[in-house]
Amino acid sequence: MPEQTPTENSGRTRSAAASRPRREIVSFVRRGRRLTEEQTEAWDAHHEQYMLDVPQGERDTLIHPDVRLDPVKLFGNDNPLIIEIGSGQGDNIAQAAADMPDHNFLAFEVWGPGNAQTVVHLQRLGLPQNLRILEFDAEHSLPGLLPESSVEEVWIFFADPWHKTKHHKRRLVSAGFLEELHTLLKPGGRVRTATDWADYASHQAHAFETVAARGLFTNDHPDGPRPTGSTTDEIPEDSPATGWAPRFERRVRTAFEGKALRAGRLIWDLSYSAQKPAAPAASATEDGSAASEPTTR
Ligand SMILES: C[S@@+](CC[C@H](N)C(=O)[O-])C[C@H]1O[C@@H](n2cnc3c(N)ncnc32)[C@H](O)[C@@H]1O
Repeated sequence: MPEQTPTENSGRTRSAAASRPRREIVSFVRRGRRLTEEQTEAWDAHHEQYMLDVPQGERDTLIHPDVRLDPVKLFGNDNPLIIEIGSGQGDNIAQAAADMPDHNFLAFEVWGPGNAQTVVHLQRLGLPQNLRILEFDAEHSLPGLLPESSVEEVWIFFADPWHKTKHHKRRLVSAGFLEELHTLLKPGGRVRTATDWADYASHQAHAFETVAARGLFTNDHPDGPRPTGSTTDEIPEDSPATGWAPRFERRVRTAFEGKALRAGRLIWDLSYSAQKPAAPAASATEDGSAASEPTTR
């Protein structure tokens, strides 16, 4: 049984979240871990500082359902917390961590070499201290992991599109997952997404509108026009004419975006804010000390 890391002010337990019916679709398995020389060197020197060592659940991509993280203990301060899901090679989150030392960052990425490349970026950026990486499936590990109303923003950029209709159920951005994120977000906290696939963009917009209709989120750019330009991608008939966000200024142009633009596809951004009554501040240690659990590895 893993040691637990309690969240002092959250009545919600991880097991409560885990007991909710949830899709048990496994959208990936761990892939091979071949690293370049540069990645190996950076990894060996710095991974213990950045990779969070938490007990695994029933699969090696899942965090054990009893684990709970207290961001205040984890980072030793109560700075706003930004989470990136599917951080890839870390271009966005490493740069943001270096540029925003008054924020904390948590990266979820199941792809080991991507995390090694993130460590390379962090090394190049002077080893910022305000970022941790979880090499786990965020969809199934994040709900209940953190205290309610403890997260400032969640970023999901260029999530795997899963083109085939029979695979759409594997898509990360769904109304159900947005509902889980709503629980974690502070009042007014944001979810930002971007994708280069018009069909997935439309799917994401409808997922957001579903949770907005339940009063959970509001669109930050209700009048925002569709991205402009000619495209090789077919825009679905149900693609909303408005509601699109301008390009998020902190979004770094990653390899995925570059490839999409070269292929003649448009980039579709969305930004929605969580609607909820103001909650008391996220948990703080009584004596202000930083906790040592979970450990980095
Ligand atoms: C298309 S890549 C985009 C990477 C990065 N956001 C970018 O813009 O360059 C999507 C990434 O999400 C990761 N991913 C997919 N589902 C995930 C999940 N449930 N939890 C954590 N990472 C996930 C994949 O391993 C992959 O690296």
